[in-house]
Amino acid sequence: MEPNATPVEQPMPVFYVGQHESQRTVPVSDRVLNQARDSGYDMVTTPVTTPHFHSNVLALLSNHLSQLSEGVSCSEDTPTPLIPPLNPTDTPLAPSETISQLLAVTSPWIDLASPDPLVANVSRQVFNMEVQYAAFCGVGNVIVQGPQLMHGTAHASGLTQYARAVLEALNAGPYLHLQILLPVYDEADQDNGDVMGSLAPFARAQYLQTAEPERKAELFDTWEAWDVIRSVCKYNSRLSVALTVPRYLPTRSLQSRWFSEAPRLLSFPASAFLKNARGYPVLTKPHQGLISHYMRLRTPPWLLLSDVGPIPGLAAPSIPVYTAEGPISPSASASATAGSLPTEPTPAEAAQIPQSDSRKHKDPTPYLSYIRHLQRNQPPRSTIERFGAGYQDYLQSPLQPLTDNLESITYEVFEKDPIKYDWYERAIAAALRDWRALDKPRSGLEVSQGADSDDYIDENSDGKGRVVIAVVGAGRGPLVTRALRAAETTGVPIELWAVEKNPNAYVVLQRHNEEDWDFQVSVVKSDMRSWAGPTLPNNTNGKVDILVSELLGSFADNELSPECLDGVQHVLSADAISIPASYTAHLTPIAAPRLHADIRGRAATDPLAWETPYVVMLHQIDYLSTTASSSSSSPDKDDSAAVPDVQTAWRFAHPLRAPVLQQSQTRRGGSAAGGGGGAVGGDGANEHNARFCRLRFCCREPGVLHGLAGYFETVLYEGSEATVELSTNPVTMAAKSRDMISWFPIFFPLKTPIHLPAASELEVSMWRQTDDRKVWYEWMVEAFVTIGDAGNSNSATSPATAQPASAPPEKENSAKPAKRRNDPTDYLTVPPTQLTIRTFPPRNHD
Ligand SMILES: C[S@@+](CC[C@H](N)C(=O)[O-])C[C@H]1O[C@@H](n2cnc3c(N)ncnc32)[C@H](O)[C@@H]1O
Repeated sequence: MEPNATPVEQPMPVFYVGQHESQRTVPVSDRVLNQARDSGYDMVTTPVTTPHFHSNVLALLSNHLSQLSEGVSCSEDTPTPLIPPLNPTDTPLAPSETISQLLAVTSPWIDLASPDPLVANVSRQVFNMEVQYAAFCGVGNVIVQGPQLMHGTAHASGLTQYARAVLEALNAGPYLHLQILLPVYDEADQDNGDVMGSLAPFARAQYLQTAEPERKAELFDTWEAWDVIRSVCKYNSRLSVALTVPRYLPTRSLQSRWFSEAPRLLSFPASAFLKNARGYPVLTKPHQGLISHYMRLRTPPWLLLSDVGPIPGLAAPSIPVYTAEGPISPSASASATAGSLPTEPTPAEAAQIPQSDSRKHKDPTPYLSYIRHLQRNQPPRSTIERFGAGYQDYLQSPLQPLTDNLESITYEVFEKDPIKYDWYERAIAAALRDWRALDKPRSGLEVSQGADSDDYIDENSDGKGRVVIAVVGAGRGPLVTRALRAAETTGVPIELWAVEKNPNAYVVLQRHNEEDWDFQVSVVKSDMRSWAGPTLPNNTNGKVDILVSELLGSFADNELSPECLDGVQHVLSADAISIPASYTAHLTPIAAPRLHADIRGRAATDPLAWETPYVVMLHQIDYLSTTASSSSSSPDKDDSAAVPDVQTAWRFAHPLRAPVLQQSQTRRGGSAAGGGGGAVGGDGANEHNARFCRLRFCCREPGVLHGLAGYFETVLYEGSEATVELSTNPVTMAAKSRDMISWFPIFFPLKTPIHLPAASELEVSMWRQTDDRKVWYEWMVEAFVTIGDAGNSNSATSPATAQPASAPPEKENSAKPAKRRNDPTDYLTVPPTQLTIRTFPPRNHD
């Protein structure tokens, strides 16, 4: 049962909107910054260097090249030209108090990935100078133009060079955050070579010829480039991606991949907007959905309006800036930012303004007005979003309620669940009705047979005795209340026991019994495994007919429900049932770069960081194996949301069958009759609770695997009326227990991410191991690619590039596509002892 902290109510999202001009003509002084703020922007970009500097670099490079081509010198003898240090005419930046509010932009005209070493070298000098100077001035965020992926017809071979340069740039300052600006997908017309004065076209023919062979651009190319960059930079927390949003959004699969990468900034160029009937810029519905999706994040990205017009009022500063509401004052713009007061007119609002006024007070920032309009009209948050807002991608250690005694606040969080307790009540009521309908024997005495004369008089008594219900692990008693309510609504007489080992919760249970339950409940302080069963008037022990428990963790059995319920099974009557009747654990492979980076950080001080499963509200993740069609070569095709392939790992059912329990008892103590002991230690008494699964997943798109997401489903009760189930499995949750908030998923991390080419296969092995005193999980993932064309259309996805360089040649046209383990260095065997839970602490003999 998770989570273990109180959620925080989140206000409506705040949009931080910046203004960017790729050809900014006015240096961003304090006055410009204030003017931008008055217009409603929160931040402004500034180039690090001036056009003057750009011209000098171009002159330097072309002089050098013409010397080489004229044979004045040969390239071996001539050292690479050195760019002189920056002087005041080279940069508009200077240290100031407001500089931290600027986003510095490095020169987009350099080409760090150029196949020509000269161009790459000059670019690198420029880049280093710019980043270092920006860091010196106190800039916190630097936007870096992403690598140019196509050089003519050749795909970038200099990507690793680019990544290396970024890695070094991160050392320029300890607080410097670099944002790599990339298009969502590579559009032909986004070639960086088109940037005015780009260094890319200076690359000499001989280097272009030796570049990699021509290949078709793929939809995931820019994402793959980002993956290389951040991998080379070791998932540095000061490096993030900034995305340029195109006019046509790509497939959902690519959108969801980028979402998982936690972009720090979304840039909207004017070309991403459409014009509405009145000529105002607007975004399409899918774009609006994308913004809403991002803006619900715990840390939403900044929005950058790029080349949508200058900052109003700069040309003639004495002229006030007018909106529909009148001149903008600093205070008005501040409240616009907070989203609390009306700001510039929306297109709809503008339509209300009389024509003459509208002409007189023309909106100077229509793109910004539109974004603020979206901000004011964000859809309300759902139940789960409201509850989970503070928890998104926040790693927690799983609870261990058997070993630890939970705090009251933890129970309080559980009890806020709007679904779980209702479903338990439905399950108990259905079980009671069936019990009566089937006329099953009842283990409880009639009330009149009770020991005390002031016993509670059961109005429902039908002379057949009472059905005995025990809530084991009762906590503060919410399931006890629900059992009483189920008895009342069904009219089936019950005898109710509440068993809890937490001495503090025991106090609360007793108080409830006095104040709320009218002493109808027998409260017992005991470990359920040591409880002898209901006490009869003659001081012997009776039996339980319906055992109610909620001992489930995010991966079903990880809070040791199987071990606890086996241990209390001796109190059950012959016809007894357990609620839950069964539970299953489920897995799916995911890309989770944020979580991976977080665990990397923890691993610096915690050697077990990679061997711990984490409870986490998975949010910025991407499902790597999906069952619905999510692949499309057409970037603008709006395909349906992909359904993750979530597979069942294993199942537990209760009560345990008698022969299994008997064998377990025979093994306990290590007698000869009990065999040779447990496979991984101990006598083997708990070995029936060990499990293993091997699951196969197909991954259509290229990706990187960071770990496994784990979920559970449980059948609380399956009877004549209906089956009552709970689920955290994203595929079935909506149908089985929509809006349930008690459990977050579990995440099993991989220390080394596994790179997956398109059309890869993953084989996941997972064990639940036990040595009678502990339970732990072990997991291992193998990745394969299919090679050769055996009529499988998927295998047509660049099989050649999918091969590790060292792979031996495969026989042609084998009848069955051959599978080969992906890059052997990616093959990961996680050592055992992933999760250690003290399974059998000394029993409580109270
Ligand atoms: C997840 S909480 C559920 C509490 C409550 N039933 C609810 O649904 O809100 C599990 C409870 O079981 C108790 N528990 C765990 N193992 C137990 C054991 N072996 N014997 C008795 N109580 C146990 C814990 O102390 C905790 O109160």
